[in-house]
Amino acid sequence: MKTLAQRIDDTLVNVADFPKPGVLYKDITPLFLNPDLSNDIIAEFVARAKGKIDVVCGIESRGFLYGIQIAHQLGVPFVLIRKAGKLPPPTIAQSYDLEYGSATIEINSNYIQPHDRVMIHDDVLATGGTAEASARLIEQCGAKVCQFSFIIQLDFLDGVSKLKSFTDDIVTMISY
Ligand SMILES: Nc1ncnc2c1ncn2[C@@H]1O[C@H](COP(=O)(O)O)[C@@H](O)[C@H]1O
Ligand SMILES: O=P(O)(O)OP(=O)(O)O
Repeated sequence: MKTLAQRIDDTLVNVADFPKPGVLYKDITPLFLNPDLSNDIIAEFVARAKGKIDVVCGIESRGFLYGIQIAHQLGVPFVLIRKAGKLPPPTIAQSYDLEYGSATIEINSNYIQPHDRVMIHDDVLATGGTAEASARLIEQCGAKVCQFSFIIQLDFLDGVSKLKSFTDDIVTMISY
């Protein structure tokens, strides 16, 4: 019987040179064509988070897809982290560097309470810049990041090194 990681690897699609030359894009959308696999992935995330998390924050947009299901199966709220200008006020913002230029993400500051134990969820951990900026947003709210969760981790980009100061609890379904 195949492991969950093997089933994910068999299902996702690698797209060379997308969205720009040199990037091997991990297209996770085929996972959503398979309800049994998706349910097993969500169940694994839920099992790894049970009892540890008060709020799940999903990063736009692919972090929303399993993120909201993980949150609601845990019985906790789901909060959106979005690119700048998409959320109505009150918001707080955090900017971070990209390979070329910078980006800003935002969260509704009313939806995270001080001392909440927060999971940050996204589809792919690459350089870690997006997840790190998300964690800084949570800290601005006075809450604590207790777990990061990703479907895929790209080991060669060492995103984990940017996240370890927040928590050692970094859950990934498959690493490359
Ligand atoms: N290789 C990739 N395939 C799909 N999506 C990717 C890939 N690399 C990055 N992403 C997206 O970008 C952010 C994470 O990037 P960081 O460098 O870790 O900030 C994540 O939301 C992915 O959807
Ligand atoms: O494709 P998305 O919206 O998941 O975001 P990103 O720009 O991080 O790939």
